[in-house]
Amino acid sequence: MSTDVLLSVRGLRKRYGGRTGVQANDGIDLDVAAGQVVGLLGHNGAGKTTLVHQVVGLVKPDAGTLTLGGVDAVAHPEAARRLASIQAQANVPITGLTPRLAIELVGRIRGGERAAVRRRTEDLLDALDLGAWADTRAEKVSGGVARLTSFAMTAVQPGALVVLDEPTNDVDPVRRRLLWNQIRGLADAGHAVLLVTHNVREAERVVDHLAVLDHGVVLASDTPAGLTAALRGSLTLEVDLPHDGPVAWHPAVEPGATGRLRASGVVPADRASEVVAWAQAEVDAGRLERYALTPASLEDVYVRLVGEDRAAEGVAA
Ligand SMILES: Nc1ncnc2c1ncn2[C@@H]1O[C@H](COP(=O)(O)OP(=O)(O)OP(=O)(O)O)[C@@H](O)[C@H]1O
Repeated sequence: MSTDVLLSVRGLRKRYGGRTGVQANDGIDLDVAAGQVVGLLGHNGAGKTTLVHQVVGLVKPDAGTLTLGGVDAVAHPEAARRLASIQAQANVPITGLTPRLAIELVGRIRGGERAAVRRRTEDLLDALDLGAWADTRAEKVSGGVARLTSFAMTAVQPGALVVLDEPTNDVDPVRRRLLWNQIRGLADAGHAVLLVTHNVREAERVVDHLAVLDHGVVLASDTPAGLTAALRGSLTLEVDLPHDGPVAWHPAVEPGATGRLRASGVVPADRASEVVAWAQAEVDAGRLERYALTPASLEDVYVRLVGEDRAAEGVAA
């Protein structure tokens, strides 16, 4: 992996709506190097999209610097845009086109040579298992296929920086795996990738570095291993519930994320056996459907950092 910093963000501030408005970014520092996938994680409204929109010149910062490939991206947003490709949170409408035509069109607009764009389009359609819909009119494709098409439109002729704002939304689990491989592949080919995601579990395997945003501030910024180091010696207990409602945890469990019919908590490794005995008894009594004990995850770290309520807004279970 290269360590050439391609995107450098320092002290970035953006407020919407004047003095009584929202401080969407409140002094953000972030670096993304060529060959790296950097994940941005945070609750709804944490300021992730505001950050990426400033990077690609769609929103003007109030203060701070953005340097992209040596270019001052605040003073020269058009130059920065040429260096970056973005998959926005909302898909670009491609009504009247097919996925194949839309991908090829963007590749050509971004300066790709016809035969190379065709080849790359074909490769992306194959790699994302989109062949069956490649020539279907866009109005008839599903949300997941539209999302993958929008990723392929970004990846067909990628800039030095590739910005992906929640690329896995609406995508089925099998194709999400294919998509993660392609995202990793972009970095391995030397692009710098800035990825906004709520899918911390899946992102953990792909990102090199992760920044956790909370109310416009970077709460933590480290490698996944660095972030999870704080929970070394801990295990995650995941339980499925037969009904909605709180879990009466064993006292050794520190409660974590709670979703519909699912909850998790953190267990000190030296108390694992008594917690397993408790969980098994709960299953036998019908109060839990199932349980699993695994090494502590990045998701647990995230919940600890931002608090359970906000984590529940931001993380895909
Ligand atoms: N154009 C705008 N005008 C006013 N307020 C805005 C605007 N865009 C975003 N905001 C506000 O700024 C804050 C940060 O929003 P932003 O979209 O950057 O968050 P986010 O982390 O991307 O959230 P999500 O995960 O829900 O997409 C929120 O409080 C949001 O309501």
